[in-house]
Amino acid sequence: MANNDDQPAIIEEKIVRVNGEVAIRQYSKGRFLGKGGFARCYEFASMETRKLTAAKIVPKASLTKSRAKQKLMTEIKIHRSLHHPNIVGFEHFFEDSENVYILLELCTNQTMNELLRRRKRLTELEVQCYLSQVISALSYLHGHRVIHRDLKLGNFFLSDKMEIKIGDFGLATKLEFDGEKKRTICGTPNYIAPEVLDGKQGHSYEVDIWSLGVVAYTLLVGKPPFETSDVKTTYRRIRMNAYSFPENVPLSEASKNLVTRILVTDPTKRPTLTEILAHEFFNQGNTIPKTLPPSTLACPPAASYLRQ
Ligand SMILES: CC[C@@H]1C(=O)N(C)c2cncnc2N1C1CCCC1
Repeated sequence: MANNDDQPAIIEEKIVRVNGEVAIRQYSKGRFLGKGGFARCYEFASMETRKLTAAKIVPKASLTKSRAKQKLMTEIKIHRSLHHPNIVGFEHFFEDSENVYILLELCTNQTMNELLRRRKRLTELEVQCYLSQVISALSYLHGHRVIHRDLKLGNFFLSDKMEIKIGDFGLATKLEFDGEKKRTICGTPNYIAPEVLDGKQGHSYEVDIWSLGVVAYTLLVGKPPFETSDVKTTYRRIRMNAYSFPENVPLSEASKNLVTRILVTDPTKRPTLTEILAHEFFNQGNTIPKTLPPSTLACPPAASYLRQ
């Protein structure tokens, strides 16, 4: 249902020019895309440019506590500063009396969550291809002192060309100086690193490397390494580093070795992104031509996935 709530189908943005002139920019609200936190998300079309975006509509009523407002402003400040082919494009944001509107790059093939649900698990060549796009985006983020802190399949959006676009910077943080350690993390990140759970020595970029290891395991095996039916048990398994590769899944030694090298409790012992890309897993037999940057390569379409 395109418009299943009481909001109008045309959204107006009031623009006050520097010379005091008032202009109105109109958007037509289309297909309901789903809920994301407090936001209801819709496909938007600019009436002026016809450009399609994915709009996060955040009711101001949900921002009464200053923390929620501050978190949203931080998310916008960080996301709008980022420009990379494997990071969701930040188009525009504005507010009216009721809501804050965040217009983002539309990704018509949902997220890696849905893809994995259909496929059960991916081939090692696909994992190489998708992971190299994530690593390309991560090295851009870390190069700009941004830690995402909530990397998970549900935040890996897929464009119409099946390129990965990392989204949802709701838990991201920007370090002000090299060596800075972050202490608190709010929200419920899915693939939380042990040092965040432990909370003693603070955390940094290595938490994203840990999540990358969890993502790699999940794509190769079909389910997350520490998943249990109860959060407390999952957290205990993370702290104990208690995971294994199921016998019934045929995995190359290289892929198991890569995951094992990344999922280490001590953050200082985890490989850097450069070391990960140099790992045998990315350079074994059926390799993607090194000449092309990963982001220009759409991953080999898996016939079964394309068969809806
Ligand atoms: C707009 C929110 C979110 C998103 O961040 N992007 C980039 C996105 C881009 N394209 C489609 N959907 C997107 N979503 C979905 C909407 C419902 C839950 C997550």
